[in-house]
Amino acid sequence: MIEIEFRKVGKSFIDRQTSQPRAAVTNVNIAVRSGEVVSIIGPSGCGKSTLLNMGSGLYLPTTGEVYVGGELVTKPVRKVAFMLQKDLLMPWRTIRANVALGLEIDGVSAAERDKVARDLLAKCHLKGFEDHYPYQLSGGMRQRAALARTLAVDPQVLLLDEPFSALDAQTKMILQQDLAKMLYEKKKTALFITHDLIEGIALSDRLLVMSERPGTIIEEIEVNLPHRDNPLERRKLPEIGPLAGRLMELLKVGKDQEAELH
Ligand SMILES: Nc1ncnc2c1ncn2[C@@H]1O[C@H](COP(=O)(O)OP(=O)(O)OP(=O)(O)O)[C@@H](O)[C@H]1O
Repeated sequence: MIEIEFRKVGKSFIDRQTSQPRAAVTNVNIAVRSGEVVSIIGPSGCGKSTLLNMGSGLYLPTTGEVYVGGELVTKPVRKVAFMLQKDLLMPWRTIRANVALGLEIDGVSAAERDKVARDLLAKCHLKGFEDHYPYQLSGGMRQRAALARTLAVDPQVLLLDEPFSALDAQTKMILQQDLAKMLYEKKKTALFITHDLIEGIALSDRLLVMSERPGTIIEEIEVNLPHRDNPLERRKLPEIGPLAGRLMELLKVGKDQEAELH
């Protein structure tokens, strides 16, 4: 089953300088199967976040349609959860209360949401920190708590907008491992934005490469490697190098700098 679908999607915003509509993305076609993890990679400003915002129903397309779970998206979608680079934890709540927030809004009983929050925090390696406040945790621990909060409402679809980009390299690899395991075990569908080519390859079934603004998908690459549930192992495979090379070519990494040097 197709869980997330973009059909000929375009989105324009009013340009501040000209006061005219200007396309951010154009003619985007994406189909993500249930349980699949797909990464979107593209130059800065090509419209990656705009696509996720349309996937969640926060923005509506200017042209084309977006479907989640087979239903046309016309307003914010409940079965979708977002995770961003900023953890957006509420500083006045303990991390247990932060993780339980979505369930509280859904009217789940205090005992049940406490159980879910504690279980998820344990899975995210935060056992013993349940009653700490966000300011008492490191950046990596706060992102773990944000991951637990994202999973607490048991969304079918996760939209992940560079969730680990502010973390140091080693913390990032450990969080990628936790995320990959949970996505795989719970058969979640995810659309993941990253600037980190190896992260995209390590976590995904498929990669979508975008052009510069107005962004459109210029290439689709099946990763076709083992260990989607174990990115630490996948990172060691020899096939990673050529795949990263192909992405660098598509993104013209190094080309501008070369031109500047000559
Ligand atoms: N609400 C908005 N109003 C006006 N312009 C917007 C709005 N949201 C995004 N844009 C513009 O649309 C373009 C695409 O933005 P978007 O944030 O989706 O790109 P991105 O690929 O996620 O960028 P980055 O990789 O730098 O995070 C940018 O030029 C941005 O300025």
